[in-house]
Order: sequence, then C-alpha cells, then structure tokens
Amino acid sequence: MEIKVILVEPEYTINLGAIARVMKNFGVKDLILVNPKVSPNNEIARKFAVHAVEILENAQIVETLEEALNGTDLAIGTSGLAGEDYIPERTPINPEEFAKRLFLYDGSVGIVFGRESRGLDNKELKMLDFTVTIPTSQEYPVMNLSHAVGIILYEIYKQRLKLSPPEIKDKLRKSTRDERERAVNLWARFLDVLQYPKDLEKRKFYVLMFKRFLGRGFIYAKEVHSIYGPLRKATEILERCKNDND
Ligand SMILES: C[S@@+](CC[C@H](N)C(=O)[O-])C[C@H]1O[C@@H](n2cnc3c(N)ncnc32)[C@H](O)[C@@H]1O
Repeated sequence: MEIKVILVEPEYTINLGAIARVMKNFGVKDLILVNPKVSPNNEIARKFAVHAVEILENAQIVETLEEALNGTDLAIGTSGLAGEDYIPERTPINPEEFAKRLFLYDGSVGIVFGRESRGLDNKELKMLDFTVTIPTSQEYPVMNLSHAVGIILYEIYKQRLKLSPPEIKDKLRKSTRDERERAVNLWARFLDVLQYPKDLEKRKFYVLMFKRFLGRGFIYAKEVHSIYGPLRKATEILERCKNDND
C-alpha cells in the first residue's frame, strides 16, 4: 500500500514544514500540493521540516484536486466538522477504524487535507470515497492542519507495526477506484433505465449513496466485479422490455 498526503491550497509555511517532518516520522514520503498559496521551498518551511526537507523538495505541485487524485485507488477526505449524518460528504469514520481497514488494502491511497482557513468544501469531499474525522472536544473540534496530519499518520503507523508484510500481501486484492466507479456507473445507468426515482436530484443522490457505500466498505475486487454482471443483465432486460412495449 502506498500513501500520499494531499494538501489542498495550504496557506502557511510553518504547517508545510511541520507536515513534512511528521510524514518522515511515520515513514510517508509522497506529498502532493494542490495550488499551494506558499512555496514548499520557503526558508521557514524548510526550517520547520528539520531533517525532512527532501519531502518538501520532492513535493509534487498540481493545479487541481482531480490531478492530485490521478493514480490513487482510494481517496479519503479529512474534516474537523463531522456534520450531520444526513450530509453524506461529511459522514465520517474515526482514524483508528480507518487505519485498521486501510491495511486490508493494496493500492495507492490519497489522504486529502483542507485549507487552514476553510477546510475542504462539499464539492471536494464529494470527489472522495469517504471522510475521516479525529474525535476532539466539541468545545473546539477543528485542529491545526499539521496536528491532524500527524494523528492520522500515527494511526496508520500503529497498524503497520502490527502487521508483518507477508500477512499484508496474503490479503485479497482490494478494488481500485476505477473498478468501483464502473459499478457506480452501471448502477446509475440501471436507475436511468428504470426511471427511478422520477426526481432526477433524488436519483443522483441514490448514485452518490451507492458510491459512498462501496468506498466505505473497503470492497474486494472480486466483490465489486460480482456486481457488474447482474446490474448489466438487469439493465439489458429492462431495456428489452421497454423496446418490446414501444
Ligand atoms: C484548520 S482545518 C480547517 C478549518 C476550517 N475552518 C474548517 O472549518 O474546515 C484544516 C484541515 O485540517 C484537517 N482537520 C482539522 N481538524 C480535523 C479533525 N478533527 N479531524 C480530521 N481532520 C481535521 C482537515 O483536513 C481540515 O480541512
């Protein structure tokens, strides 16, 4: 499993440095910066990175979150605002639960952190498979960006220590984003042919729920493949019935 830390529009050099340092502490090397507001090679960032300047030097800079997610099989958002359960983009799991499930996974995982000023918006969270929220005091739930990165990487590191490499390798292969996306598209097509629900917004919501369900479940490739056939068949039968009736 390969982990990438993705920072969306980071605003403070001190945080960049502190994040590079904590990444190295927990053995994570890949840093992607989406449209950063400060340079990773700034003197202050380098000073706070201490022995991890190479992480700043090798950081990949991209313009959009889409670009950053290219090549990731699983993309996780992080938010201090857990929100209500009925806001799907913000229905969270905690970092420990996330880290445990992560090690059943083989692919490339992008962990996305938001801006210091306003976090990630719902449109960005929608692009991700699910959200992780660190439980904190309700009096002040939103953490400093670099502290949040540290806690999540620490939880992953703890799990890494528990599992030996051969055990990890023996696990079945987990589904990739593309494989799950294919199932989501088939589900969307099925609902379109079924014309259910009539309300298009509601239909889109059902598709989003299906995507969340697949993402949060850490589904095996074999499992997701087993959805394709029945969905495709059901859609074909429905289409045929419709054509016969026309
Ligand atoms: C300073 S916070 C953003 C604060 C912003 N005012 C907001 O309301 O979202 C910057 C980033 O740190 C991470 N973060 C902060 N608190 C967190 C928490 N309790 N759990 C998970 N991530 C958190 C998230 O990635 C967040 O986007």
